[in-house]
Amino acid sequence: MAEKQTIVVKLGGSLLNTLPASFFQECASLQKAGVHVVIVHGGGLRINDFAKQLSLEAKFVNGLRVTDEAVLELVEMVLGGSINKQLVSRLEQAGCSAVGISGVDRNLIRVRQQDPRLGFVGEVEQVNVSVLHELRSLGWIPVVASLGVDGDGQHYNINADTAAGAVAKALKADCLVLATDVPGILAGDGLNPIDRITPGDVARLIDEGVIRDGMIPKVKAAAECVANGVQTVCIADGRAAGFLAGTLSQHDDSFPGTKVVAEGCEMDGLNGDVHALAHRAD
Ligand SMILES: Nc1ncnc2c1ncn2[C@@H]1O[C@H](COP(=O)(O)OP(=O)(O)O)[C@@H](O)[C@H]1O
Ligand SMILES: CC(=O)N[C@@H](CCC(=O)OP(=O)(O)O)C(=O)O
Repeated sequence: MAEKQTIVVKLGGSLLNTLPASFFQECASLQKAGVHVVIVHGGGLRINDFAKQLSLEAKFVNGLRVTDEAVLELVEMVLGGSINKQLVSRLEQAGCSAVGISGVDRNLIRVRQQDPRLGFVGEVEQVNVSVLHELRSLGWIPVVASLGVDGDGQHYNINADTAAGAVAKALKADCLVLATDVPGILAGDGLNPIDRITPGDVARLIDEGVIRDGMIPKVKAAAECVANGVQTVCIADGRAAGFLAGTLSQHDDSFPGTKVVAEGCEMDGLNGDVHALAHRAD
């Protein structure tokens, strides 16, 4: 059963300097256990840093970067370049076979323009999962930069949470982990992480202004995946040592973050297959 299991892990740009070495070792253990591991990454903070140096404006609408031609070139350089290759190197050092690609490579992520006012921001139309299956058959973990391409070969910037959600949904993944720099979705007090949340709660918390900014694309991707058969979706504290095993564990108290579950599952135990997956990774 574990051979068929699939986990998609999204790494936020907020984490790139703080990801613990244990994360890469956990990926190696999962890969060794026959789990299909796919990594999707962002890099918003680093794009902002370079934009500042180049005097390019960093402008966002509803959390999405307004992306003109110059900004797109920068986004492609940063996401597809140094960030992607650093992650590949760290995985290789931990004993994984990893290959860095972007959603442009082999037309992995086909998009259309989301809204002309946002410029080159892509809305995902299709994920070519055969590319990911081929890489898996070679024993390689794909590390995917959140870019996409349309039918005319035009490249687009995609929010990395949205890209990861689309990949998880298309792969019918068992688990999507959105790793970031906070201990999950924080309640109204801004201090305490919520253990479990349903898509209905998500809509309410966005309306109430509790979930804001970069957390919005995460919870939207999470809700979309939960509604489309991804069994476990977690917003996890990627700074915590061993967070991946904690995410996969059946015991909520060992998990640093928030699990997004279908309506009516707020109190249920976690899915047994996911527990088995965690067990195989030990
Ligand atoms: N309710 C909330 N709980 C936790 N974080 C939130 C919440 N609302 C907004 N945020 C913000 O979302 C950020 C995570 O999104 P983002 O900065 O895009 O991270 P990443 O680079 O990991 O994708 C947090 O650092 C926090 O500032
Ligand atoms: C369209 C859009 O906003 N794209 C994002 C892509 C990177 C990203 O999402 O990075 P994080 O995961 O670190 O937030 C951007 O340009 O910042």
